[in-house]
Amino acid sequence: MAEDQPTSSEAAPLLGCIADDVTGATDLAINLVQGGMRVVQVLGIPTPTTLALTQSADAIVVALKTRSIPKQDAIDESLQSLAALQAIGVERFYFKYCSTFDSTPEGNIGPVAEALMDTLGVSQTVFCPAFPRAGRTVYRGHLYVGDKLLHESGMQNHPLNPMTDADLVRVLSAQTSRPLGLLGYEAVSAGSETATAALQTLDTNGVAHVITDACSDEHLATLAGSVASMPLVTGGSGLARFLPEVYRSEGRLAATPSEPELPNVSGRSLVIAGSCSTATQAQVKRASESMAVWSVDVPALMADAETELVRLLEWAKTQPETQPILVASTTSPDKVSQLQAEHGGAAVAATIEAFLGRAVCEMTELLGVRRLVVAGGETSGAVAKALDVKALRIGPEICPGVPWTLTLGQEPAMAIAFKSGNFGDEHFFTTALEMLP
Ligand SMILES: Nc1ncnc2c1ncn2[C@@H]1O[C@H](COP(=O)(O)OP(=O)(O)O)[C@@H](O)[C@H]1O
Ligand SMILES: O=C(O)[C@@H](O)C(=O)COP(=O)(O)O
Repeated sequence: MAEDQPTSSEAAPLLGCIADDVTGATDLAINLVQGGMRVVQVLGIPTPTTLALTQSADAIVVALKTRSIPKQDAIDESLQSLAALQAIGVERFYFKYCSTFDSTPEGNIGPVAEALMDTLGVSQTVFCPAFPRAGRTVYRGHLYVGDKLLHESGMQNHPLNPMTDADLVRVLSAQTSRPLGLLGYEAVSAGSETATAALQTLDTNGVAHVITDACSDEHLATLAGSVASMPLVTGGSGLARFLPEVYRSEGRLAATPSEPELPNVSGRSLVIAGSCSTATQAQVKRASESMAVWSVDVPALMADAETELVRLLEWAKTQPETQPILVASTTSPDKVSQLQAEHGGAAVAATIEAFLGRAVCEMTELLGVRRLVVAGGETSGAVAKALDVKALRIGPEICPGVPWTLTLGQEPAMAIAFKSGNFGDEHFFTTALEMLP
């Protein structure tokens, strides 16, 4: 056994989670922490080195970057993560995707869920993206963001996975091969016993994939009671908030641990925004009033990334040490469309992600950046990879679904807030930085 491998005398974590992006993983992790679990997030397919950082955790959250990659790669990475978690004795699993069901007709939500089901030998799982605290609700199988249906919420303009249909039964049907059904509002409102019976009837009728209505935390608590014993649950982070309570009532989870601590690190503050989502656009605009801002010139970057990096670093060196720096590629949907038409969507995304990842590494070295906020899921994945982040301890929540975290297993440690593009109010960046001691 490798020296840093967990010892077999430790109890296996109760829950193993596989998240399709980094911000989704931290969102899931903070919800489990709020439910009363000890949680460690690991970045990438678990290895003996990263698993060694998860000792005493009740839940391990694996952050992948599989949301927008080819379907087979997403399946392979998810199955490898599942195998690594099974190898340390985990028996219950949670597949986390976006509360706005970010996917395309090819996947990757449906295909990954089916592959996990096959490996675990389960006939049925639920799909529950609802996260009412962040405004995501599901009614009669239709996903709402606040008062808007998904396809009118701004998500129809997403650079990588535009969501143009709010009917989740239709969206998931296109991605899956097995019978699909809905656990409707009436059954969920009636309580766990009725919801459990309805799931059993659907299972008897051969329904493998069940979209669940949920409009409130009360509905999620009901659902948690019905699905906690399933070997595989899939969803956003909202449902996960209520699983620990069920585990506790089953006697599987000990008393609530102490409150999560804020990371205490000193150094420069940097905000990276690679999301073009509605919330991030407002946050960048607002932060421009109090931060030193570098707007990435994407056409110039596409032509010559090296020169743009040098220009950025030269500028950054001249900024006052006390002021946070904001580097943003955030732009409007029409500009995104123009750039994508000229260069291709994948090439633009890859170039910007690589640039922002390198920029963070260089600025960490050059300026001593130790406090970092990153807006955007794919962007966070790129930045985490560039910084070689291995694992994160979860700190307190900044806004629903976004905690401060502290890097584990690397020196110097960094405080990082990985923020979903669409989460947080317009003051998010300053609120986050002002929370730190
Ligand atoms: N100006 C831009 N033009 C085109 N694509 C962009 C621009 N800025 C960022 N992107 C790309 O858009 C994607 C945004 O995705 P992501 O970071 O996951 O944000 P979100 O959390 O809003 O989904 C990334 O791949 C990013 O590189
Ligand atoms: O469930 C959610 O909305 C988030 O946890 C999430 O997945 C974030 O994805 P991005 O919007 O791509 O950051």
